[in-house]
Amino acid sequence: MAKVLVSDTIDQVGIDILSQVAQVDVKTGLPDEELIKIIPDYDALMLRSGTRVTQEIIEAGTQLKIIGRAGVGVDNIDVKAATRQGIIVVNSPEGNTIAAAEHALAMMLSLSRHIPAANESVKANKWDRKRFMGAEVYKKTLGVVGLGKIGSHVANVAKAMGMKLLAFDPFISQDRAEQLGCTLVDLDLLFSESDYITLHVPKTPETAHLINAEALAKMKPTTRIINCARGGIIDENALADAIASGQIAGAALDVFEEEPLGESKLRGLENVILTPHLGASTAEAQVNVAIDVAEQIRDVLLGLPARSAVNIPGLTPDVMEKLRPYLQLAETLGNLVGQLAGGRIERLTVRLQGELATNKSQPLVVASIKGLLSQALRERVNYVNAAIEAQERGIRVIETRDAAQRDYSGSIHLSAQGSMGEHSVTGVLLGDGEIRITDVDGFPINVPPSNYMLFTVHRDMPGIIGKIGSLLGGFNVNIASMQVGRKIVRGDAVMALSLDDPLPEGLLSEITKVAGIRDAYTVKL
Ligand SMILES: NC(=O)C1=CN([C@@H]2O[C@H](COP(=O)(O)OP(=O)(O)OC[C@H]3O[C@@H](n4cnc5c(N)ncnc54)[C@H](O)[C@@H]3O)[C@@H](O)[C@H]2O)C=CC1
Ligand SMILES: O=C(O)CCC(=O)C(=O)O
Repeated sequence: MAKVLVSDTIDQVGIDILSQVAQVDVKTGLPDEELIKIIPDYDALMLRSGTRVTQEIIEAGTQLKIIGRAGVGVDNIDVKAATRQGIIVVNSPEGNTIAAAEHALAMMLSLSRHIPAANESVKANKWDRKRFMGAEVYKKTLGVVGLGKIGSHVANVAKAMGMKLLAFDPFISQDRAEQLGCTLVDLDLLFSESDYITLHVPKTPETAHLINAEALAKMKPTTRIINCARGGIIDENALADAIASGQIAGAALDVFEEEPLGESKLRGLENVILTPHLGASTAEAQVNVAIDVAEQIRDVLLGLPARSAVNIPGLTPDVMEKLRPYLQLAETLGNLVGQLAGGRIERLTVRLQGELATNKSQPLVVASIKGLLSQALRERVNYVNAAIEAQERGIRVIETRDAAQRDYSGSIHLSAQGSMGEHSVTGVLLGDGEIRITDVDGFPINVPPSNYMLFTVHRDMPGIIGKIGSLLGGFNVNIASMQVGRKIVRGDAVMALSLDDPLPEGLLSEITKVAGIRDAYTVKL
């Protein structure tokens, strides 16, 4: 039975789903050394933001097939290391959207009305009404940085509260912004005009310290900043200085450069509200993300695709469903052309033809690479790491599309250039889903792939086929089917034989000695 390690607290509903297919061990708060020690036993790891999945942990996880992040941000997982090792990383892109947006809105209102400080004061037996004079958000300007899922919900609610909305998001269309009632502006204008600034971007090299001393200097003394996205988008020291000096009015932070928050000047400031990364901490969100991610882990352990894999772009279950038979075709052709080319491959050209000549067929390119590398890497290569493995081996992959090519409804043509020359193959699917190889090195044939195959390039002349047949018979190799393809009579021809048995040692060199045989290749599919 598969084994799943749950290393942060997740809702029981997720554990119940995983338990349908696996032994589930919940071990939270493990130090790295302990995790590294036990991870080799597990097929899957499920976590929230508490566990940092480092390269070392991933490399120790030799059985790991999937890492599931019960939340949005995967920045606590070394996705690159996981990808290299062929481990699928999944998340829950929408399960906690509302929770995080409502936390940001709660932070905005708490800042405006000094709710945390007023609460503390009453609990300390004080009744100080003057100290907590607030500000209304109605008719104030909210600057939303990042108009994705969470930013959009914040914008919607803020609009209903009568706020004027500015937004900065270089990847969002004018139409979408207008739909949300936001005016798209540049960052400088957003900084200088906003009474409230709320951050909803991922942490990337572009967003790191997006709010720094220079940005803070552009803001109004009444500006309040809310960060429920990621620590490190704000320079915390610069922020503390700007609030202490009255350059801006305050800030509410849920996320920090270092979590848990260590020594920080922010703790001593009255106009600062701090929460311990609670954006996703609602009962509803935790049920959502636990179900979403546990289902994906269960599916992957059952050999099904994951719906929100962050490191297999384009291979969603519906695409997978449509492409499934073609994925097998692409893999088989990749495997075949790799063996025909032999040696070190330098370039793989994948031409998607007919109905397959669309962007949606991109996973077929990955499947071709997977097939090409399968002889060298066996089960180590998969849809996650195929492209990286090819890149690291110096294999240049060229994709082309030819919608005009209309033999069958769709076909895949691969050509591999290697240290021993160039070879090409084309294949199609018949109506019943059967694979047919329809071309080898430009010679038309029509053979199904089989476990053991022999291909020859020879002169089209009487007697050759009989000689090969006798040689195979002499070694007790049974021929299941045989096909010859030629372009012109008595020119060159390709012979494709499906064999019931593998070719015994030494037979291939005997075959190449037959008069008229130019080349012979044995292939195992
Ligand atoms: N505090 C918490 O517990 C939670 C935090 N989060 C964090 O909230 C953030 C937003 O999450 P979602 O809205 O779900 O993500 P999303 O992917 O739907 O939206 C992110 C938006 O940021 C925009 N963006 C990317 N780079 C940008 C840049 N350089 N400048 C401006 N905009 C940029 C994107 O175009 C996108 O529209 C993420 O960092 C996520 O990890 C999410 C859930 C809970
Ligand atoms: O799991 C959590 O509580 C953190 C959620 C979060 O930050 C995210 O989903 O990006």
